[in-house]
Amino acid sequence: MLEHNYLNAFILTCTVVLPLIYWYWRPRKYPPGPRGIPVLGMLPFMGKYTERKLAKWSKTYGNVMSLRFGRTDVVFLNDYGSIHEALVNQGRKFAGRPKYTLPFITDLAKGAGLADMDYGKFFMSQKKLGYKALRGLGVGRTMESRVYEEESHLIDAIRSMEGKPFKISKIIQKAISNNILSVVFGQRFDYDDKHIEDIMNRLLNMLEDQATSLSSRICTLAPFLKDIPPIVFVYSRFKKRISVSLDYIRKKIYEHQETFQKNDLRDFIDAFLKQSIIENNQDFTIHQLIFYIRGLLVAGTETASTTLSWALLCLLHHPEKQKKLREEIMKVLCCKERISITHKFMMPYTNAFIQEVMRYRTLSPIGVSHKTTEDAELNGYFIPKDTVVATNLWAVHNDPVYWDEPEKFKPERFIDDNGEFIQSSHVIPFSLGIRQCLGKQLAQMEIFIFLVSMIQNFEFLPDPHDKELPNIDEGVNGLQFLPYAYRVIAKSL
Ligand code: HEM
Repeated sequence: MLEHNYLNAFILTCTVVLPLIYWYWRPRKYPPGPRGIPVLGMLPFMGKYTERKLAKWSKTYGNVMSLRFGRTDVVFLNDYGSIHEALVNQGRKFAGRPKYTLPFITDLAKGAGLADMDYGKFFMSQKKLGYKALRGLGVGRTMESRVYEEESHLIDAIRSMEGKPFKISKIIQKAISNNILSVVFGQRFDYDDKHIEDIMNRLLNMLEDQATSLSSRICTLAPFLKDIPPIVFVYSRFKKRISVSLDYIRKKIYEHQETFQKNDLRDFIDAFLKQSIIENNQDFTIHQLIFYIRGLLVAGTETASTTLSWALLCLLHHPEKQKKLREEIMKVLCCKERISITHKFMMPYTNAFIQEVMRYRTLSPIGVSHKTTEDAELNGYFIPKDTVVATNLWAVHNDPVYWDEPEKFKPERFIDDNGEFIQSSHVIPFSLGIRQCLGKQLAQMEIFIFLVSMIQNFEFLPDPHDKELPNIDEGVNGLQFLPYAYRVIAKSL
């Protein structure tokens, strides 16, 4: 009888007590947080707007908190202070990338590319290469010249729609993608080129298709779900779609190899090929180049074009701000002068408007996950090596400590008493530190040039056939926060 009791106690300990201890155990001084339910952890409780839930929970657990998903603990940073301390002051310790940053892509890329690559010497040299190519250093043309050329095509395409309601986000997307296509392949494409449209759609599908985007986001937190229905079906559909685009990139690389001249670099591909000769490093593979390009095309297209779509939706919701923006632009450009980046310093309201759009509609609400490269201490908590760390950029942009009525769209908050623009260090849509956005300068330039030129040339009105504008507080929230589709009428000025 006694033996029987011991056996029962042993079985109970093995099947219930030990798993529960394992489930609830954390290292000493580990950031606090709710544990959720066994196996899934907090996954079922995240909701559509994860960032808003996190900001709410941080009031109970603190700005540095942890949540468990499956077998993975994720540390979330929910305020500017902790994000700055981690990504800037202790930059190297927080500069890693977890294996499953964007799980569907990670499986195919196997650590290649840039955004997915873990921190190290090769990552640093690849990022430097990207910065140089984007600035136009040694690759034929400067970035500015490519953006100016595209601006006139964008205006012509919008003018051709005159009078008819249309989805402006599609045209903006083509203009923005041409900037990065031009850097990478050395050429722009006509807006009605169906082949490149298909190639880009297949790449962007991950962000735009709600099922793919949501499934991938879930797998970032719980990678094991990738092999389980229904996510496994979404994943195989994704793989099929993207392979066509990856083959196209491969073909472009082969064409470049055939015509490559090391003293006449035309674009990013040439810059990569030359660097591979200089460094003579076996990490410079075609596979690395394909996934680097894939990342540039995706990150370089959807981000800036979505920001411009939010900007126009804000203007439709606030016609008085559209008027004010145009008044400033017309004053500086005297109606006919062509916009250039040097005008930026003469347009305080335009700068304030753009900064407020980026704060108000945070494009990447919980950023891209990082990983600690060694044991770290943050705000008195211990964070072991290889911990996944996510930054709640939305919480920074909505923190009442910095913002009066953060839920309201008020560009005026960035204008001082002398009418000058206030550049805020607390608006951080591009993140901070070693892993901050590679395309920050390019994005800021194209958003400024395209927005000013559109407002100079057109008055934007809502489509009169639509009952109402999409609710600006809501949107598609996956890997990025996108506005719901809307149409405009562009009246030539
Ligand atoms: C409004 C426009 C944009 C926003 C808000 C934005 C935002 C971000 C954010 C939040 C990250 C993650 C940073 C981190 O890990 O902490 C990132 C990374 C990155 N972005 Fe952007 N981005 C924009 C435009 C662009 C453009 C135009 C490019 C094209 C070149 C680009 C290329 C990249 C790349 C390659 C990375 C990975 C950097 C790394 O892992 O070190 N982005 N971006």
